Amino acid sequence: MILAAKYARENKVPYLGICLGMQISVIEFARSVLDLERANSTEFDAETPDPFVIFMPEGSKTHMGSTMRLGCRRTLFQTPDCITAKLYHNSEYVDERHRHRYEVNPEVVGILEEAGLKFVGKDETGKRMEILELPSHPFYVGAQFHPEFKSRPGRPSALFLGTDRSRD
Ligand SMILES: NC(=O)CC[C@H](N)C(=O)O
Repeated sequence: MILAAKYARENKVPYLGICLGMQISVIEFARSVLDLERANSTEFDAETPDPFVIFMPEGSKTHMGSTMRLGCRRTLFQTPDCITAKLYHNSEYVDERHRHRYEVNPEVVGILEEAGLKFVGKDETGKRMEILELPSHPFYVGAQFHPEFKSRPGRPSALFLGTDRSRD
């Protein structure tokens, strides 16, 4: 997955990373662009010196079932000037469903953004990263939520339509 994200990023191939796919794109960016070889998620390396993806602080490792962040949550677009806000009909927010325990470490958002990876969607607290984009790339998008949960055959998610159309 890391190599796929790297290939897509470097070769300007459309990329839509969902949930773990978004987390992977953050790890890949940290390793390749920030040169932090051991950057990782604590899900995969509890000892990583550079934890770019971490267990959500309010979660409990001993009660897995009830600690997952599940269901519909609001994502607020941080700017109207991004691919995903436009795909979601220039809305100021989008409500999508979630299913995860790990998240982008809020403490590393600053260095990622300085290096060009932008978090264009956040939750209502501003601490949880929901959507990322790479403005220097024609279509490189990560979503912490699962657009497939509300997507239907006759009414596909804006993110799937956008990924498809980005190849034209
Ligand atoms: N649904 C997923 O892709 C889960 C990703 C990751 N394992 C998490 O819990 O955050």
